[in-house]
Order: sequence, then structure tokens, then C-alpha cells
Amino acid sequence: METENRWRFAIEGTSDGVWDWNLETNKTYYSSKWAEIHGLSNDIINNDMVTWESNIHPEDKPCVFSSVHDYLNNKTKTYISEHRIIDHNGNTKWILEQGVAVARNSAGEPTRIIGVLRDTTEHQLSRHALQDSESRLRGLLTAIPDLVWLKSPDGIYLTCNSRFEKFFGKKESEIVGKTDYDFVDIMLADSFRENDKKAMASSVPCINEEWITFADDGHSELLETTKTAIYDEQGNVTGVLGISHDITERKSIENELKISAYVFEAQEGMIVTDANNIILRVNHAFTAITGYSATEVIGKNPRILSSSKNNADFYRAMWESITNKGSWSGEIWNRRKNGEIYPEYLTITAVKDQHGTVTNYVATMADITSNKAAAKEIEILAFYDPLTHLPNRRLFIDRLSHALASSARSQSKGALLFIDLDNFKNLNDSLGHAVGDMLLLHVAERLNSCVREGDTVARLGGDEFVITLEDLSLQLDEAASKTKLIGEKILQRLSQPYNLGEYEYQITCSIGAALFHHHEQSQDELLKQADIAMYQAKKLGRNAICFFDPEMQTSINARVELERDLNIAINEQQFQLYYQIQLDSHGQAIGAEALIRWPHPEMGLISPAKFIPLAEENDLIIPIGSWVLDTACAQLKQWQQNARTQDLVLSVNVSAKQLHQVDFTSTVKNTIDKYAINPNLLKLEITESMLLNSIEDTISIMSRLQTTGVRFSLDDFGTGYSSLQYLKRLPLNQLKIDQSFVRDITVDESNRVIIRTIIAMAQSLGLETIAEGVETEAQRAYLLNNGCTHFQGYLLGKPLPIHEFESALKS
Ligand SMILES: Nc1nc2c(ncn2[C@@H]2O[C@H](COP(=O)(O)O[C@H]3[C@@H](O)[C@H](n4cnc5c(=O)[nH]c(N)nc54)O[C@@H]3COP(=O)(O)O)[C@@H](O)[C@H]2O)c(=O)[nH]1
Repeated sequence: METENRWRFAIEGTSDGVWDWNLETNKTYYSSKWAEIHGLSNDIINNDMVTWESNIHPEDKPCVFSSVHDYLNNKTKTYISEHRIIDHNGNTKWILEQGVAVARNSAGEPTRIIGVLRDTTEHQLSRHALQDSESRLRGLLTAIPDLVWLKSPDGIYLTCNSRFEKFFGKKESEIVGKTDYDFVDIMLADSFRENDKKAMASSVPCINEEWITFADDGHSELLETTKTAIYDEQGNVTGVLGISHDITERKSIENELKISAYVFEAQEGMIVTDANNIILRVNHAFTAITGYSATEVIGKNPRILSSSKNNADFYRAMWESITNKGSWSGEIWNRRKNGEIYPEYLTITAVKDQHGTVTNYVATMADITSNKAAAKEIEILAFYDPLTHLPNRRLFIDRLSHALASSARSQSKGALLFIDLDNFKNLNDSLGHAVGDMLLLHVAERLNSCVREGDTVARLGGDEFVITLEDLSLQLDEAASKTKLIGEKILQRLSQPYNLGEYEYQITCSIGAALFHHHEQSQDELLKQADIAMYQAKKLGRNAICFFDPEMQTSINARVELERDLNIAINEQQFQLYYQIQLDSHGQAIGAEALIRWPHPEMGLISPAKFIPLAEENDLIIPIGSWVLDTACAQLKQWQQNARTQDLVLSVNVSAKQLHQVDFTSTVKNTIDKYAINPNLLKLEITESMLLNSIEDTISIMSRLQTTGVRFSLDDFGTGYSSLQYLKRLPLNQLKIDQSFVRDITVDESNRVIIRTIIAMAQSLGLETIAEGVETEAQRAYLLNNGCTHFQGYLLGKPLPIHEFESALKS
């Protein structure tokens, strides 16, 4: 009892409330302090558990009972509970209650528990106030659309808001305690750290802009980040606060504005007016174009620029378009400040507000004075010949098609003249192109003077001119005779001497005429016909006019077909080589001439005299010549393997185009190498006419080939104009007397003289002579008696396919 009293005395002395619960008697002792906390006094207190329980806040009771239950069942070591009570005066208080068993029964169950109780209301209130403040702060941070974060001086995140979480794509709890290096690449983290340090070292906030990619969805934003150092009361830096604001849109607007300002000051003049068409703003280009400064026009109506060149209807239509369609653009004549009227390309656009009401008009203007001049220039370049200023081919074709249409309508006949100067090239080559151009200018003038106003004289290019003669007559024959008269006038006028600076020059022309008399004729067809007729005039000896006739067309068509077939022949290797024997003065076979044959699948054997000139014209001679050379060398290879034929020399015809191919020398060498033949047995026949042009070039090519051992024969000798001078320089082995001299040898004394001269020339140059076209014994005898060394002709053998040739050789 004594102990109990002492215990009671002691507990009454503490500042905490004490309770002592005897579980066996279910009596509870409450200290005065306990009673005080509960708003009770000791004299009215009941020493039972009901007193304790009834004061507990109803909401907290389940939790308190659970704690008691856990303790009684030995689930916890002490009983502890912080909960609310409602004291006797109705005040809600927070208390912290703790208790331990001081006695247990034999089963180990508590039989007496003593506990203390402390009023924690004040502490709880301030804790809750702090929690509230924190949650308000957090709510605030969350509501802020900016990224907000706080880092320690060494860069460790202390907190951040939810917007910031999106940047790293992590929750705040995962961010706090880490640094930038844990979330972004090292370069970016370095730059963040650098800016943090700057901010912490600065007394004012530091601002920087950076593009940031958000880890949560990968989108990017341009952020303006303000970093501010945070200090404690002693002024020590305790961290850095960062706030990043998305300025992507603002920047883009700023850029748009910059661009707009730039555009406004672009090359084109600009006017901005209000809805009443009063000028609000103009740019520098406007001033440059019109001569008016901004101050001179602001507040005025743009009509100060108008000229009298556009009438009221024009402006009415313009405003109608602006009102109805929102814009107008087109060419307009305006007046500059200095009074000059100029063309302008103007665009006016109505600017409307969201209600569709016009607020402004924006006009852009481009001075097209120079465009107009350029357009004129372009037209001249596109449609006129720059030298003579005559219409060019394009304009001519256009005019011709109109003339044809008009002729078809009126039934009145017209004509097309195709004029080509004769040997114009000689003038260019001898006196130069500048003099040639002067002549062309004179020709253009003279042609214009030969025709009527409505006729068109055009230059197609080079020395080719064309003229359309319209409305000649309703009768075809009369139209033809008028055409002839005009053509003859042109022949006569053009053949008069020309004064070309220091030179006086005379030239003639050839004219082809085609009449247009039925509406199916196309301009291309007519041009072709006149061209054909012009070639006919050339063939007739030049300085002549020829009319197109249908027979010519037939022959042209045949040529076109032949050309097409020739291409097929090359691809399908339809050619054959024939061999014509060549004998020496003792009648010994010394070789042969390879002569191409074309057994056409439908037309039979076509003479080389017919297709070789065509092949030369359109360059098909190149593949044909290569085939001949290759086949001849292959034959030489065959012959080399036989004692009877191993010394035969094979002559191969080479055309001018072939000889002047850049790779001709190498082609010959390669072919010789390919078949490993003796080059001395290959003789290339070139014609005398080939020497007329580019003699120096020909000498150099022949000389290069001569070094390989190849031999040369000069074909058709006597028909050209080779001077002895040139002959001496050519690396020749043989002169071939043309068959035209041989043919009449027995009847024509002049041919005999020529033959004797050729043989004498050959002897003096140390060359062999071979006569071709030897058909009679008399011809052979005469040639032999006059020193001719070699012979070829039907008398000795016709050109034969290889098997027949070799059989003839044996016999
Ligand atoms: N570039 C090349 N030209 C070649 C080639 N093959 C032939 N030709 C040239 O074609 C022209 C016509 O040749 P062709 O019809 O073969 O006539 C030759 C002989 O057949 C003919 N000849 C020969 N002997 C007589 C004869 O006694 N009487 C007679 N009326 N004609 C005869 O003469 C032509 C020989 O020509 P050439 O010796 O070359 O002057 C002709 O110009 C050939 O050159 C070829 O592969 N490439």
C-alpha cells in the first residue's frame, strides 16, 4: 500500500497524464493531469474504462481499440496511439498515449497496464498547418504550367513539379536525390550545370533559352529558363531554383513577325490601307518605284498613283473582283511622282476580321517596265533571226501555216521558195565569218526587196532562206509562172556584186519552189518539197530555179526506204564481199579489189554505187566500212595460210568520212593485229576527190598508217585536180587510172593523152599504175604498151564471191 501511495504521489508530479488500468478488476486510475487534459476534475471522474473510452473521438475509436487489442494479444511490445479526444468541455484535442503491462497472469496476459498521455494538440496543429501549407505549395507548383525545380548547390534535385516530371519522364520521387547526369546526355547535363553555377554565382536571375525534348512523349519545346540562387538567413547559397517557360509559340510569332517585316521590306512595293482605302503604311520598295516617300502618301488615297491609261471601267472591274473574290491582280499603268507612266503588276487583297468585315487592303506592286522590255527582247530572240532580223524558222512555220489556211479558204494559190546560196562556204572559209555575215545581211535586204508587203522572207539558218508568196492567182499555172518570175528576179538580184567592206563579191543561189494549192498540204510537207526542188536546182548546175514535181518525191521516198533498209542490213549483216582480180603486166594475179555487195532480201542485189553515197551522207558508212575492213583482213588471214594465195594483195575502198574518223588509224592497226596479217598485203584505196578538202589532215593520217606497213592506192585518178605538189607528199604506192579514160581509149585521143600523162606521172613519182575497167584486149594492149603495170577489169575477171573467185584463181 505504501508503495502504491508513493507511486501515485510520483505520477501526480509529472507533466504528462498517467493512467493505471487493472484488467482483473477493470478499474482504472487516472492522474490529475490526465483528468485536466480531459477537462475533468478528480472528484467527478469515474475510475473505469468507460471514462477513457467515452472521451475518444468517435472517428478515431476503431484505430485506438485496434491498437489496444494488438497489445493485449502480444502483437505489439507497447501500446501506443496518437488520436483525438473530445474533452469534457467539448474541445477536440490530440493526445499521445502510451502504455505497458506491469503485471501479467500465468498465461502471460497483461493484468495491469500503466500508461502516460500527453496533450499533442499544439504539435499536431502546427504539423497539420505545415502539411496544409506544403500541399498548397505543391498544388501551386502543380498548377504552374512552367517547369519548376530546386537543386542543391551540388546539382542534386531537391524537388520538382509535375510538369518537370514530364521532361525526365520520371516521378518526382525518382528525380529527387539525383542529378541531371542521371537523366540527360552528358553534354546537356554539362550545360545545365554550367548555367546552374552561373546563377548561383550571380546576384540576379540568369535567363537562357534552349530546345528541350520531353522524355515522356518525345515532343520538343523552346524553353526560357530563369535560374535564381536561393540563400539561407546567413546569406549562404543553399540551392538554385529553376523555372522554365515554354516560349515555342512566342518565338514562332516573333519569327513570323520578323519574316513579315522582312517581306514587307522586300523587292515588291507594298501599301497597307485601312478599310476606307487610306494609306497607313508603305515600304521602301514603294518609294523606290513611285518616288513618293512614306510621309508624302500616308493618310492619302492610293489613287494619287493612277494614270489616265486605265479607264473607269477598268477600276470598276478591279474593285468588283476585290469585293466579290477578296483580291485582284493584273497589270496596271500607274504614274510616278515625276509624272512618268509605267507598267506595274498589282495585287490587291482585302484583309478581313473574324466577322468577315474588311479591316485593311494590302497591295503589292512590281514595276514591270523591264519585264516588258525583256518580253519584247525574248519575243525577238524567239521569233527572229538575230543576224538579219528576218523571221526565224519558228515564226516562219507559223506564218506558213496561216498562209496555207488562208489559201485553203480563198482558193488563191501561193508558193514557197527555198533559197540556198551557192558555195557560200567558200566565202566563209576564204574571207571569214564576219564577211560571210555581211553578205547574209545584204542577201536578206535584197530578198525583201523582191517580194510584196504581205509575203514573208525568213532565214532558216546558215545560208538558207525561205519565202512565202501569197495570193498569187486562183489558177495554178498562173501562180506557177508568177512564182517563176519572182524566182528569176531573185536569181538576178542576188547575183549582182556585193560590196563587203574591202571586198567585192559575187554569189549565186539555187531556188526550189513548191506551190500550195490544196488544203491537205502541211507546212512540213511543203518545206520538204521546196527543199527537194532546191537540190534539183543545185544538181542542174546552180543559179537556177526548180519546181518540185512528184517524181522527185518518189525518188526521195525511195531513198528514205533505202536508208531504213540499210540500217537493217547493218544490224543483220546482210552484206557480202566480192573480189575482183588484179593482174600484173605478165598476166600474173597479184591481188584483188574487195567490192561490197548488198543482196537485199526483197530487191535483190543492190549496187554499191547506189547505197554507198547514201551511207556516206548519213554516216552509215562508218559501220559498213568497219565491216568491210574486218572481212577483208579475215580473208587475207585465210589467204596467208595457202601458198597459192599467200602473196595476194587485197585493196579495200575507204571513204572520206571513214578516213577522218578519229580512231581510224587505231581501227586499222587493231584489225591487222586481230588477224595477225602482213600489213603490206592490205592496200587502202582512197579517191582523188577526198584530197580536195583537208589535204594536210589526209596526208597526216596516211603517213601514220604507212608506218604500219599498209599501202595506198589513189582511186579514180585523173578525175580530180590533184596537183603534182600534193601527190609528191602523199605516201602512195599506186595510181589507179579511172575507167572513164580506159573506156574510150581506142577512140578518144584526149583520153589516150591523159592515160599516157598519168603513167608518166606515176613513173616519175615511182608509183605503180593500175588501170580499172579494162574490158577489151585492145584496151589492155594500149595500156601495156604505154607502161601501165597493173590491170583490173571484166576482161580479166568480174567481181566474184570468194568461192568463185578462188576457183577462178586455180583455173
Ligand atoms: N567505200 C567503199 N566503196 C565501195 C566499196 N565497194 C565498192 N565501192 C564503191 O562503190 C562503187 C561501185 O562499185 P562496184 O559497183 O563494185 O563497181 C566496181 C567494179 O565492179 C567496177 N568494174 C570493175 N571492172 C569493170 C569493168 O571492166 N567495166 C565496168 N563497167 N565496171 C567495172 O568498177 C568499180 C570499181 O570501183 P573502184 O575501183 O573502187 O573505183 C565504186 O566507186 C566502188 O569504189 C566498199 O567496200 N567501200
